[in-house]
Amino acid sequence: MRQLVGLREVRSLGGMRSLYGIIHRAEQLGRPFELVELDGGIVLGLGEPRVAESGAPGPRFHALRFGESTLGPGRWYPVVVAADWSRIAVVGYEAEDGAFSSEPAVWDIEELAYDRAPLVGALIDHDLAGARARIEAAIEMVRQGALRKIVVASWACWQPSERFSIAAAASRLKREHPHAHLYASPHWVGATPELLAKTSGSWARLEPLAGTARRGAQARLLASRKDRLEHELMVQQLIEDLAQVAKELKRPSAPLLFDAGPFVHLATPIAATLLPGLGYADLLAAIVPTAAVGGVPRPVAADLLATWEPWRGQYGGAVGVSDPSGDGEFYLSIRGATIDDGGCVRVAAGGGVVESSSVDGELAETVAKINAVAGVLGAATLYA
Ligand SMILES: C=C(O[C@@H]1C=C(C(=O)O)C=C[C@H]1O)C(=O)O
Repeated sequence: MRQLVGLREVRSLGGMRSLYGIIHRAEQLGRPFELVELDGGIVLGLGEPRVAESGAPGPRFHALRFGESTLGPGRWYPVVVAADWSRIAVVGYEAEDGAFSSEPAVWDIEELAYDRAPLVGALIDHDLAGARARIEAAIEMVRQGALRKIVVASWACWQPSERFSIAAAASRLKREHPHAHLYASPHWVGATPELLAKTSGSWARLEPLAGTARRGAQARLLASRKDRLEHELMVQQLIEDLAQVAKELKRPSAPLLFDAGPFVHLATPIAATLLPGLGYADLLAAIVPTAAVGGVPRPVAADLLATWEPWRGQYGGAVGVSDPSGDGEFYLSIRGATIDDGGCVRVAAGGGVVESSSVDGELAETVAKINAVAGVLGAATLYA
């Protein structure tokens, strides 16, 4: 996918260009845009989504909401940008009159990256009492055997400050969480650590995460029975799902530690070979929602979450890109913020509840994850 525009072409445009400038310019023009970072490179689409025309070149950007497991008809963007984080080039874009231009275009508004004024102000509302009640109910249900794991989530929302823009939020999230995968749309921005699924021909890779500790507590995480259990339940579910669409599964026998900025997670990378004729869409349909954001058994958890947390929307869904050759790369849309119609900047996060969970521990994990995003935007620390 990165070969869409090779670094050679990017270099040939010369000069250091600002990604933030390009996003900012898109915002000034009032143009919708979507941005997905792939493997350290960036592919950015500008302009109105278009329904695919046969043979139309370019990547296809997708965003699935929580609970959606199949890709829609797909949306095509006439504009492609490719870059690494220090270099960026627009190789084609939709001009203001709607015409498509293949002239390179660049905008350079560096200050967005350095401005540290808070992007959000007062806390408007939060759902921590609701989350506490749901975690209590979830623990009880798990203990009674109704389900084995469920990821209970919560949210808090802040007033945007005058400085707030998706571009500014994206630039700060990227700076504070440099190894995460950045995604953005006009109402949604985040930096996720989690690769959901990536395919290249019949080759597939998943990097599921479950089990969380603060940075520095690696040894405690590896030794935590609760985290090991919630991780293993997720992996087992994935292995069952993958049996429908893939073969030759390879995975480490024990979870690895995954550095996710302020957190460390347990990770089990899985490689597999897709069954003949299947692609990323079949893979996604088989695994979504994973038990990183859903639960085990999936249908029981999904039904509960649809009732308990109807607000999830983009949180816990997927974001990614497919290319014309049929390969796809999708990330779990967590560690982000959505902007409500009312203007509130909402940050959601969750954690896996299993039999040995404690209410305080789960709530603290959720609040720490919310703070990790909201803090980057300049919010005061939220307490569980
Ligand atoms: C659900 C979230 O994160 C997921 C849940 C984790 C857990 O329960 O330990 C860890 C990583 C993510 O897969 C979130 O960040 O909101």
